[in-house]
Amino acid sequence: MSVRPPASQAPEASEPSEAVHRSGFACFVGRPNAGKSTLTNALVGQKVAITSNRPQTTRHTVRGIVHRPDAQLVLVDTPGLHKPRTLLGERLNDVVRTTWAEVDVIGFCLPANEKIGPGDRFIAKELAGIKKTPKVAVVTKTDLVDSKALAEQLIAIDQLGKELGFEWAEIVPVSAVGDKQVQLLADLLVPLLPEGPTLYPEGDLTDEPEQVMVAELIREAALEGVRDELPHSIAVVVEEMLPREDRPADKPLLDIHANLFIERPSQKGIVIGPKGKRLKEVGIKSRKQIEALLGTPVFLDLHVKVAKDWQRDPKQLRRLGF
Ligand SMILES: Nc1nc2c(ncn2[C@@H]2O[C@H](COP(=O)(O)OP(=O)(O)OP(=O)(O)O)[C@@H](O)[C@H]2O)c(=O)[nH]1
Repeated sequence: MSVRPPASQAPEASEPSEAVHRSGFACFVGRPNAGKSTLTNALVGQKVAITSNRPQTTRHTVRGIVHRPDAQLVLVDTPGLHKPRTLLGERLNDVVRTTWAEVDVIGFCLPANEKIGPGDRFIAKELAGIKKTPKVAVVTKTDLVDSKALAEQLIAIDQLGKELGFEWAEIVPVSAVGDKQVQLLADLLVPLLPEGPTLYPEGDLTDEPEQVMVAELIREAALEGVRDELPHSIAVVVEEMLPREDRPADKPLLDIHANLFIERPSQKGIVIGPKGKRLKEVGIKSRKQIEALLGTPVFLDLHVKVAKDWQRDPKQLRRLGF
């Protein structure tokens, strides 16, 4: 994945009389559940990344774009870095490292309400190896702690940087849910971006292809239905998105055909549920979200298919978009 614009869009020298405009890329890293997706959404002001109270749901790199008069900040949301157990795990880690080396600033998210643990240290050590990119520590979920606990966390994070031999460019406490200091975080990230023109048209919130966003919404809804039974065994591929023909102009309908892949036939019953009840709920829930995202009524045709052991099979992974 390349997060750099083509050379033809490279920043030009700005006129000395003009106010400086900056543009560039930031990514949030951190343990699963650290609050990266919620923060991305809060900064962009709309649901673009997929949030969930279950770990490891952000599989695709979703970009949110923050438009400001003085800057354009493109947020790249990566999956969590973790000990790879499968081929998919290894590929995800490669995607994460490549992204880190390419962005202009990295935001390391640490929840205010959890002590710094081995998982945080693992990521921080990896960050220490990426010398050139400025690193901002973002203390998330500050609404869950009192000021004493927050102060202790700030000191611990400062210490962590020192131990690993680097200085944080900033340490910023935020609450995405409580809308506290989210704006300040944007204000602190912007000066770390290079001078440059806007990279994306005004109004674009993300350049993730619509089909990928739609697939993520379906996958998120499908995971809601099955709790802990199949956390990582679901992949969704949108096969087709086409406006229904012969509809009056004021009553459009978008036909979406999507396949929900599981790894084993035994998982089919869990996803579909008794008399198809679960799958129906997944369809209803995701359709509502897709309609909100695309701004048009949708007919969603959802099928469950078995792709045997897809996480371990390179050919299947490619087909499923990894
Ligand atoms: N109270 C509180 N909860 C938050 C805040 N930010 C995120 N959360 C919750 O923390 C959980 C995880 O948030 P996510 O944004 O999905 O975390 P993530 O780091 O993107 O997680 P992965 O996609 O698993 O890597 C969700 O239940 C959020 O609602 C916050 O500012 N305050």
